[in-house]
Order: sequence, then structure tokens, then C-alpha cells
Amino acid sequence: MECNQPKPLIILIGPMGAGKTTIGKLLAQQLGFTFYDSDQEIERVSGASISWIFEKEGEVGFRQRETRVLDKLTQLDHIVLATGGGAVTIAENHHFLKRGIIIYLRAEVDIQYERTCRDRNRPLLQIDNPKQKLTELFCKRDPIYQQLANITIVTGHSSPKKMVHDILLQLQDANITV
Ligand SMILES: Nc1ncnc2c1ncn2[C@@H]1O[C@H](COP(=O)(O)OP(=O)(O)O)[C@@H](O)[C@H]1O
Ligand SMILES: O=C(O)C1=C[C@@H](OP(=O)(O)O)[C@@H](O)[C@H](O)C1
Ligand SMILES: [Mg+2]
Repeated sequence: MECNQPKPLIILIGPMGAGKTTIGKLLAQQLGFTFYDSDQEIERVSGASISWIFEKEGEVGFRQRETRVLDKLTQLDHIVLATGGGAVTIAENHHFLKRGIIIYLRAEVDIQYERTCRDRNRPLLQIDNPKQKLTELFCKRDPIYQQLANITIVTGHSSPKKMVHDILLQLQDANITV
């Protein structure tokens, strides 16, 4: 028997503020899947906040924890997994992410900034010029997001509900059944 269907595991990638956590939750509800967020899972298993981990272990320590969590969560199915914006920067993670259907939520830097500037929980942005940092990260990471994605959804100012609708339509158009 031929089996071309990917396993029902949806993975959201994209920059900080693209809406991965917000849209992931809604999409999971809509599909009747369980929602996971890799940052929330890191906090749960380590019993520490993302900020604390960055402070004590640096970004390197955080990335090691993130890789372990991504390997574990991508072995599940019938889940929607929202990743952190930097998950794609570690080559080893690509193998784990490719276990699922990868959806890139693409957002312009201005939108990323609007949605993250009041939040203190993103250590990489607690600096004098977070917008410049978002720009630098986007330049480096956008090609990687694009290369990994099965589907790209441009967020613009669409509501989360509309984003979920667009994702489901694009999955249908690409003949991907989940
Ligand atoms: N499509 C959207 N429209 C308006 N606000 C949004 C949208 N998506 C996310 N947000 C808001 O932007 C902020 C960051 O969203 P979040 O889901 O945490 O992004 P990410 O996980 O990609 O970093 C949150 O306050 C969220 O409510
Ligand atoms: O882009 C990044 O490197 C990061 C993004 C964050 O997740 P969100 O993309 O959900 O904000 C979180 O994993 C951490 O602060 C690092
Ligand atoms: Mg998030």
C-alpha cells in the first residue's frame, strides 16, 4: 500500500511576533489537535522561565534545551507545535522539524516590532534597538524559514481567525490532508 500522506503534525515557524503561539492554539482547536509551544514546554520541563535560562545559561544553553524539546515533541502526532523564532538556526533541528508539515508565518519587521515591543519575555529584544535586532534576525533567518517551509502564510494585519482560515485553505490547495 502506498502512503504519501504526511503524519498529522503541524509545525509553525517564523520570527518573533509572527503569531506562532497565538495562531497555533487556534489552529489546534479548529483541527481537534493538541497544542504545544516549544518555549512553554522548555519552561515546563526546566521549571524556569525563558529569561532565566538565557540569563544563566546564555543562548547556547537555551538552544540545547530547545533541541531536546523539539526532538521529543516532533515524535508526537495530531498536534500543532509552535516553535520559537530561532529554532531553525540549529541545523540538527531541521531533521526534527521535517517530521511534520512546516508552515512559515511570515511577518514584516514593523509588525514583528509592534507585537513584541511591550513584552519583556523575549531576552534577545531587551536591548536599546530591538527593531534593528529584529531586522538583522529576519535577514539571516528568512531564507532558512523559506527553505524549510511546505507552506508560507503572510500575516499582514490579518486577524488570527483569518490566518487560521488561510492556513486551512492553503493546506487544501496543496493537497495536504491532516
Ligand atoms: N494576527 C494577529 N493579529 C493581531 N495580533 C496578533 C496576531 N498574531 C499575534 N498577535 C499578538 O502579537 C503578540 C505576539 O504573538 P505570539 O503569538 O506570541 O507570536 P510568536 O509566538 O510568533 O512570537 C501577542 O500579543 C499576540 O496576541
Ligand atoms: O527568535 C528567537 O531566537 C526566540 C524566539 C522566542 O520565541 P517566539 O518566536 O515565540 O517569540 C523564544 O524562543 C526565545 O526568546 C528566542
Ligand atoms: Mg511564541
